[in-house]
Amino acid sequence: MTPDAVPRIRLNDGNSIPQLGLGVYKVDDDEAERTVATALELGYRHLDTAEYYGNEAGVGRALAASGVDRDDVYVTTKVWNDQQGYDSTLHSFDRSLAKLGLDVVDLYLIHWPAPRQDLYVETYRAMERIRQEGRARSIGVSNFQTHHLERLLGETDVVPVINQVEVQPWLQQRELRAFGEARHIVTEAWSPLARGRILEDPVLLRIASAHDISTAQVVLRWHLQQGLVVIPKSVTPSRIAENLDVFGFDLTPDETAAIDALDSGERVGSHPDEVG
Ligand SMILES: NC(=O)C1=CN([C@@H]2O[C@H](COP(=O)(O)OP(=O)(O)OC[C@H]3O[C@@H](n4cnc5c(N)ncnc54)[C@H](OP(=O)(O)O)[C@@H]3O)[C@@H](O)[C@H]2O)C=CC1
Ligand SMILES: O=C(O)C(=O)[C@@H](O)[C@H](O)C(=O)CO
Repeated sequence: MTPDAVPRIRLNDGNSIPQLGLGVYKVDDDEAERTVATALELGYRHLDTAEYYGNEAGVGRALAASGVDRDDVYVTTKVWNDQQGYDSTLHSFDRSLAKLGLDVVDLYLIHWPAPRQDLYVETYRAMERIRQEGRARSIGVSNFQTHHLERLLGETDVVPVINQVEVQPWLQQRELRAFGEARHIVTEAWSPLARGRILEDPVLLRIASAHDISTAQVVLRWHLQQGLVVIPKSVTPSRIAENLDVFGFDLTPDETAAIDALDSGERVGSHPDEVG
């Protein structure tokens, strides 16, 4: 798969993001180094990490050793909940850059709104400064619900480019996605494969069989056809390859409708009101 097979999605600040990337949550530093090396070799050009994942150094080492031009790889990291606040976000960002071995990240996100701390507005103010300084090309948020976004938009200057939230066929987040779309905020789907738990679903098995592909590929194609950005995680080389090989077929309208009908509201991750 050549890297240019992955479409880029235009962001509200004029930058763009490859629509599919590699997630590395729950991957330790050394395994992240091996996994990212494999992914870059296979043609991935978008990596999603976070200070919380404890693997920014491994991601950075793989990137540096890959021979791929830094500017050809889209790198996202995130500020963790216990680092929210203006000054601590600036320090946390410095640490992330140092661990990644980079001068600039493509996207810096608030990991969770952590509403009980009530610090996400000042955290975002620090991120506006980081962007102004040219050390993050774009800034955005993760796990924000509409009321968090409304407050942020009312009290800060830079519209987030992305809201990275759980989206998978059981939790389709239609209202939140429409809210973002109306404000030019792209939705990025975390746990797009529902952490692997959805892959034996009979509807997906039937569609996979019709196309002679895997259920993971069906689910990823479903995300992509709706304009979502996706960051599936795998440490298994054959799956890393398979997850990228989702640009040579289309789901039919009936197949898409059958997956749309799986929306039950069931989360595989935490609810934003309960974290932080
Ligand atoms: N902002 C946030 O709060 C959050 C962000 N994220 C981001 O989203 C990324 C993806 O989400 P994540 O929770 O990791 O879950 P995913 O939905 O990406 O699922 C990952 C699981 O699916 C398995 N898997 C991957 N590909 C295949 C395949 N082709 N066939 C069968 N099984 C497969 C993996 O196994 P194996 O690795 O063993 O191959 C792993 O167990 C994270 O890694 C992280 O970067 C995730 C959660 C929260
Ligand atoms: O969703 C959960 O319950 C998790 O453990 C993860 O989402 C984790 O908190 C995280 O933020 C990973 O990015």
